[in-house]
Amino acid sequence: MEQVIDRILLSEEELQAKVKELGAQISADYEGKDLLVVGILKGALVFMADLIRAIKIPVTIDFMAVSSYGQGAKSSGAVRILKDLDKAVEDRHILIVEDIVDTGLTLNYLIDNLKSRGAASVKTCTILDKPNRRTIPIEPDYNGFTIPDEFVVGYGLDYAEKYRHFPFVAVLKREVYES
Ligand SMILES: O=P(O)(O)OC[C@H]1O[C@H](OP(=O)(O)OP(=O)(O)O)[C@H](O)[C@@H]1O
Ligand code: HPA
Ligand SMILES: [Mg+2]
Repeated sequence: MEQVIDRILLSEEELQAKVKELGAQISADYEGKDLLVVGILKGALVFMADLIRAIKIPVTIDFMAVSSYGQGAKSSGAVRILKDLDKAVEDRHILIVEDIVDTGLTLNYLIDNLKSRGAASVKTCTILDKPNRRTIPIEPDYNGFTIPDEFVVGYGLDYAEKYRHFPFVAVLKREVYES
C-alpha cells in the first residue's frame, strides 16, 4: 500500500490537533448563530466527521456532491452538482467544508451557488490549501494547512477514488499518476 507514497506531509496527530483548533475558532465565531455545516462529498467526509465533533455549539449538517476531477489528477474545468442539499438554505449561516482548495473552481462555484439561494452568510473551511495552483483568486475563511504544489492523498483525498482512508496526508509518487 505505502509503495504509492512519496512521503507523509501531515501526520494523523498534526491533523487532529489542527481540527481541534479550527473547531474552537468556529465555535467562538458562530456562538449564538444558527449554523449549517455543508460537507462537500466525497473528499470532505473525513475532515467533516472530525470537525463537527470539535465544534462545541449546536449545528446541523448537510452534504453536496460536486465533481470536477473525475478519475484523474487534473481538473476538467467544469463543476457539476451530483447531489444537492436536502433543504432550502434561505437566511441560514452556511459553513462549506472542503478537504482542499486547489484551483479554487469548486469553492468559487459553491459560494456563488449558495449565496444565490439567499443564505444569510456563506463561509468556507478547508483542511488543505494549495495556493500556487489558484486560477480563481479566492481564500478560504478557515484553513488548516497551506501545502506545496504536489498531488496529495489521504484524510479524504483520493487519486482515482483510492487512498481516501489514510489517516494522514501524503504526497503521491509522481509515477503513480503520470504512468
Ligand atoms: O479547487 P479545485 O481545483 O476545484 O479542487 C478542489 C476540489 O477537487 C476535489 O474534489 P473532486 O472533484 O476530486 O471530488 P471528490 O471530493 O469526490 O474527490 C476536492 O475534494 C475539492 O472539492
Ligand atoms: O492534491 C490533490 N489530491 C487529491 N484531490 C485533489 N483535488 C484537488 N487537488 C487534489
Ligand atoms: Mg477527488
